[in-house]
Amino acid sequence: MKKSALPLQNACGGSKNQSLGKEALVKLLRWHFGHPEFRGKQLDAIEAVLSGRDCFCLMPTGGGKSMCYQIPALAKKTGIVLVVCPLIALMENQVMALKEKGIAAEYLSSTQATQTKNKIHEDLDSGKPSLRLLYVTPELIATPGFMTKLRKIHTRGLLNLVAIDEAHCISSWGHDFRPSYRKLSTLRSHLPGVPILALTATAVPKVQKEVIESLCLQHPLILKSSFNRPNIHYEVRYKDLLDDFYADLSDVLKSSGDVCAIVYCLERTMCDDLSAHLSKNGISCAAYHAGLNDKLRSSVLDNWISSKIQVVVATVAFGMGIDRKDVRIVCHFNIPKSMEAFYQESGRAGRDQLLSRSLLYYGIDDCKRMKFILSNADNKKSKASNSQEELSKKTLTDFQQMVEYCEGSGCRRRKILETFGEKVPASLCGKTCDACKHPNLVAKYLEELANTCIVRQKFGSSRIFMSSSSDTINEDRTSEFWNRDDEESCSEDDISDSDDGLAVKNLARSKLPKKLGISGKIECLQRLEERYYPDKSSDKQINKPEKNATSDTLREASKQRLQNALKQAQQRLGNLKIEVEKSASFLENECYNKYGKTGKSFYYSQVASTVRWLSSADYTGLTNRLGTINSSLSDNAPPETEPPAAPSPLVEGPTEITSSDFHDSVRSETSVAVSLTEIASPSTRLPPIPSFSQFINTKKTKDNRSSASEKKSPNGVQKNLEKRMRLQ
Ligand SMILES: Nc1ncnc2c1ncn2[C@@H]1O[C@H](COP(=O)(O)OP(=O)(O)OP(=O)(O)O)[C@@H](O)[C@H]1O
Ligand SMILES: [Mg+2]
Repeated sequence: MKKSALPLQNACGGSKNQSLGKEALVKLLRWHFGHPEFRGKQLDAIEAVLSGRDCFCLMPTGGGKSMCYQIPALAKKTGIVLVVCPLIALMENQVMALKEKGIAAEYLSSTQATQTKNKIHEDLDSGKPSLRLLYVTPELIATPGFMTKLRKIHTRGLLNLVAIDEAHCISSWGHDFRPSYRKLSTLRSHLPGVPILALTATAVPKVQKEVIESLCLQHPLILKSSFNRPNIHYEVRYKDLLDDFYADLSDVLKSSGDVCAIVYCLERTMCDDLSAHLSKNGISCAAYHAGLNDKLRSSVLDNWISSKIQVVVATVAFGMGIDRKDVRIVCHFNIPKSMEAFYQESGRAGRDQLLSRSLLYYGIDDCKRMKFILSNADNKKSKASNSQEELSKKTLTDFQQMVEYCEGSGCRRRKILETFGEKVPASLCGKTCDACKHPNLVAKYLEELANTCIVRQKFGSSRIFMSSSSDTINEDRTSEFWNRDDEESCSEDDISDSDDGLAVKNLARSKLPKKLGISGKIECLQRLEERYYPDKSSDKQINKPEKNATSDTLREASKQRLQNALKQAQQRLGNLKIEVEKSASFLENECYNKYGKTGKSFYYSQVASTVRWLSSADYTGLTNRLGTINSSLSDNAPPETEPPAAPSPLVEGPTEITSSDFHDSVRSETSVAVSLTEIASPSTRLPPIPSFSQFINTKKTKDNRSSASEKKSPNGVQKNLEKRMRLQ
């Protein structure tokens, strides 16, 4: 039901507009919007602009920035508030919501019927507009005709405020630069004396400065709220460690109930594919991207807003300004390009302040792909920009922050806030991110991921397109997604996505080598241990294609690596007499005999474990293992002190690694052996590695204990234990 406007004399006892005090403003808020009180710094912003002062307002996503210009529009008896918005969808939504509340609001855009536009212009020209709020695009402001109209309105004293929503779009340092926003810098000189309110959720200090300078704000009141979104729980999952990340997401959504969610993907085809997969699994969802026609897009949006569908699988253009309050999960199925973009997108969760979730699926391939796209985008930008080097550096630094968010073992919330220059105590998170809640588990995943990286980097087993990227990627097609500065060629909708053709191939490729999870690896290795492997046609791992075979070159490299580790062990144990070459061959053979035929990954892991063992093995351990081929070993005197035992990384979880360790190791081209030993802290002393059978038997005993209570199959238990921990 429509509600009439609250007569101002009721709100302020009939006094003049200027004297509207807090009480009157609260009355307006309650009457029109039904909110009991102002939130955060809303009132400060409102009071500032009503007194004629410029204001820069930095509030978190969903903080209620719109209210900072909507209430002033209602607090003046006459005149309008002009609101500049980057998206038509955003204007449409806000205007619709305001009209439903009985507030006279309109927007002007090329998508509107001429008749509607004429009516708005008539009202503006009337000298006594009935409109309270007029939403426009920055492009319209830049047209001489419209500016003349605005000046006329201003001369009549009817322009009360200019509000610039999503003001970070003005800055080329921001994550969402819109060149048309630059044109807003003339507003101050054309409309002197009209207060300007700049609003944003994501401006880092450099962007804040640029916004204030570009808009020529004069002694603005600068309001900054914390970026913290305490109701959002942050989590990262590692695609490379999951059996099937499609199924994983499906499980997450199903186990969360019929909740409202947004899943962000890099490409349109990925949206279609994932949406089809989720639908097949009984999840109510639809894809949304620029490849769909207008009708389909708006029907998806309507269905989602009205809860007919629960999940939208979309490209990043979806959501800016879409105010569905009860989004419980925002999932990034591919890594975003920057922390600012991530903050803005994940911030669409929990606008009702209730508990919500941000879940990011991080994959090494996605990461490389994104780096490629960003570099590619920068190349294009360089054609128009003088400071290409600076910009490229910035883009990649921004992206690196995002990578560190995923690859670091520290608090995720803290990382987000630090990106925006906020220093926060460690206690702030209160275990509302996975890294704080399950630090050991996260550290374990990171170590597994580091190992995967090293193996893939060394042996080029990456699934991504990098090797063929240069001939497949089309610069124009990728840049559409990453840069909104191609506005001349874009529709005003500004719905933009990345390339599709490539994505199809990429997606297909990404699904090919289905990874084994822990239980899968255990099963496979067990079979090997029992010498089942030669002819098992049912074993997926055994039937891996030749490309995964352990080559002679790899074996040679491993031997070399083991030799190095043996030499170090020799030195550590007081120049122990040992036949290094022979011992290295022996150990390498052991690894090969056990795991060589399963493929290089398992073989390589075994070599890595052996190297780790050598880095801490004591005299007795070495004698036991290498005594048969080193008769000289028994002649050596044992060391006086034995290194203390440390928990087995395999069973208890790994040594925590820092993100810089991780990057160094991934970057290192020279020696994987060195990288791996560096990753495990040199001061960490590890016990002898159990044989695989010993490990399996320990694990089986544990699992049997659990299965007695869970009444599930051993494999199910192993898998569920992992999954359950992640879902907590
Ligand atoms: N004082 C208030 N009390 C309660 N709810 C409020 C208040 N002010 C705004 N809201 C609600 O908060 C939600 C978010 O508001 P709004 O869209 O203005 O946020 P925003 O800061 O512009 O977010 P974004 O950065 O995502 O655009 C809306 O549903 C709005 O009705
Ligand atoms: Mg907003």
